[in-house]
Parts: sequence; structure tokens; C-alpha cells
Amino acid sequence: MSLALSATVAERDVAVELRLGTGETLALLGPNGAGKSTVLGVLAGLVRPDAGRATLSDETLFDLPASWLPPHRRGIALLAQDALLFPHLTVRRNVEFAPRSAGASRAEARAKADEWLERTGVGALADRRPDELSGGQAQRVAIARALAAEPELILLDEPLASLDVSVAGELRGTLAEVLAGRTAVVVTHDALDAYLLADRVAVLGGGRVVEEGPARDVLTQPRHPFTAELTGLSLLTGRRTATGLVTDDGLALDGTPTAPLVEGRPVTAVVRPSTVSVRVGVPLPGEAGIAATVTALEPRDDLVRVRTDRLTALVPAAVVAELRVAPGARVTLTVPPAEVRITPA
Ligand SMILES: Nc1ncnc2c1ncn2[C@@H]1O[C@H](COP(=O)(O)OP(=O)(O)OP(=O)(O)O)[C@@H](O)[C@H]1O
Repeated sequence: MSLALSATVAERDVAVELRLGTGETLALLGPNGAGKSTVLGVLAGLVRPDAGRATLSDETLFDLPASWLPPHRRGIALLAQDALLFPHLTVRRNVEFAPRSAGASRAEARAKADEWLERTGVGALADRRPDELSGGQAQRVAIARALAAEPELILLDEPLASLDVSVAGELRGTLAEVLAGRTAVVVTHDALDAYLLADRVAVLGGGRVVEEGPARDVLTQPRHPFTAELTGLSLLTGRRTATGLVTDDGLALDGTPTAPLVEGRPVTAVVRPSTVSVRVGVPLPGEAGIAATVTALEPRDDLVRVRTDRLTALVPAAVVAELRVAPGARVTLTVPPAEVRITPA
């Protein structure tokens, strides 16, 4: 389902144009107040623009002032930051709700609900009520409910924002699986989400699209300062090994693949700087650390971005002061294998 949107919401100073191909996922990035939620609201039919037009495949969602499809007739599912499950219904009934509303029989709706609960990893929780679920489990159920409606377009508003890091990491993997091949728009503040979930990235600033393109290009060669700030991700390229990857110049790093990848295949490791720790000196014999040389120190509030010829680390300023690292210093970097995401190159 290809999507084309052009909309102006004058009161919020938002004026955007976006396009998305069939089966593609678009990540919408941008600082607070940039207009991301407004764009989702316009697509979902919850915010009426002053002017504009949107089409989803050959369906016109709106063409103002003449036409405006109400939310329930758009074939669009919106997944909010909080799961917003019906509290009085079991998990299974929550998920059955969408196919039932679309006219499916009870048996069909149940089969569909069970299938989606399995795919999102919460099949065993079908008979529980929402208040018996953790935040991550509830969000999985919400994803199952959104997808059981078989939407032509799925909108996700910071789906991982309210979860703690380890739960968010697991759910990110599930989302990557279920969004593959689906037309989706994901609002996120997190470059890693954009990198792992999206085919394309649009960066919003002040209600306008300031940068747009294939995710890899936008994230690795950012042109707008906000994108650069946001995407301080470190990337290493190399070949898949049994436990991680090895770079062309022989650095071996353990990591976690985002999908099964055969050994020897060209891969990229994506590392978030906040997960990298730094110590002065070269690795000790048998130590799994990475030998690196500091190339720059960039203070940011009470943190310092320690750039090296290998990975970038984001560490508290007090730690840098204690380590007394300076450009040219030889350091050892360590990063937990779970934080080294290995993706196809
Ligand atoms: N209900 C509303 N009525 C009027 N103005 C609004 C409303 N909601 C948001 N705005 C304004 O519209 C602009 C865009 O806000 P929006 O919520 O779309 O940004 P966002 O990028 O989603 O931000 P955040 O990351 O903080 O959620 C902001 O100037 C905001 O103050």
C-alpha cells in the first residue's frame, strides 16, 4: 500500500509532504514539538488539516476541503505509546475485537487472535486481563491487536518509549519481524529504532521535513544538525562470524544478529555509544576489549562523546576527568555483545 501525504495544520505550524512505497516502514524522527504526533494524527483521521491530500494505494483518505474519510474507514491502525487495552476484556478478547468489528465470526476472530498472540510472543497469556500484564507484555498484546485488524497502514507512536531497556530490546526484535513487508510509520526519538525498523527516515524540525531518504543514508550521512546529533550511532562493517563479526582489518567483536545470518556474509554492527565503556591503556592478554585510539572529545551537557578510531563512547564527564583521556590516548573499549546489533550490510 503506497502512501502519499501532503498536509498543512496552520494552528500547529505543521506543513509536510511524505511518500512511502508499498511494504516500506518510515521512521519519523525529530525533537519534541517537531510535529511527529500531528502527522500520525492527520493520517489516522484524528487531526483535520486546513489543507492537503492523502492517498493510501488507490483510496483517498482526504482531499480537502472536499473529502474526509473518518478514522474507522481508513484501514489504519494506530498504536500509542501506552498499550491502551480494554481493561475489562481478556487478552484474547482484546485482540479478537478488531476482526469481530470487521465482521469475522467468533471462531475466525479467535483463530486470528491466537495467531497474532503467538507471533508477538504472548500466546500463553491469552486468558489474562490487562492488569495482570507487565508493560512489555501489554505492548505486545497491543501490537497483536493492531495487526489482527489487518490494517493497510500501521502507525506506531514511540512504541518502545515507556519500556525499560532490556524489554525494549526484545520487543524491538519482535517489531522488526512483524513490520517486515508492511506499510508502517514509526515515530521515534531513537536512531537505533530507525536503523533497525525502518527502510526510510524522515526528520521533522519545526513542523517541516528537513531531511528524508533511505534509513541507512540519512543515518550514516546526516545533513541536518539534529539528525547528526541524534544518530551518533557507531557502525562497523565486516563479515559474520559464529559469535559476531570480524572487520576487514581483523577486529573481532561478539554481537547479536537481528536475523539469522550465515557466516562469511557481509554485515554491519550497530552500536549505541551509551553502551560502550572506556578504560585507559591497551587490552590485557585474554581481555575481550577493543584496542582504540581517542580521536576527539565532544562535551554534551554532563556527558562526553569520546570518539575513537573504532567506536564512539558516551560517558559521564566525571569519568572522562578521572580517566584523563585526551585525543591520541590509547584506550580499551568494551561493549556487551547484546548491545552489538549485527545486521546485513
Ligand atoms: N492538541 C493540540 N492543539 C494545539 N497545538 C498542539 C496540539 N498538540 C500539539 N500541538 C502543537 O503542535 C506542534 C507539534 O506537536 P507534536 O505533538 O505533533 O510534536 P511531536 O514531534 O510529536 O513532539 P513530541 O516528540 O514532544 O511528542 C507543537 O508546537 C505543539 O505545541
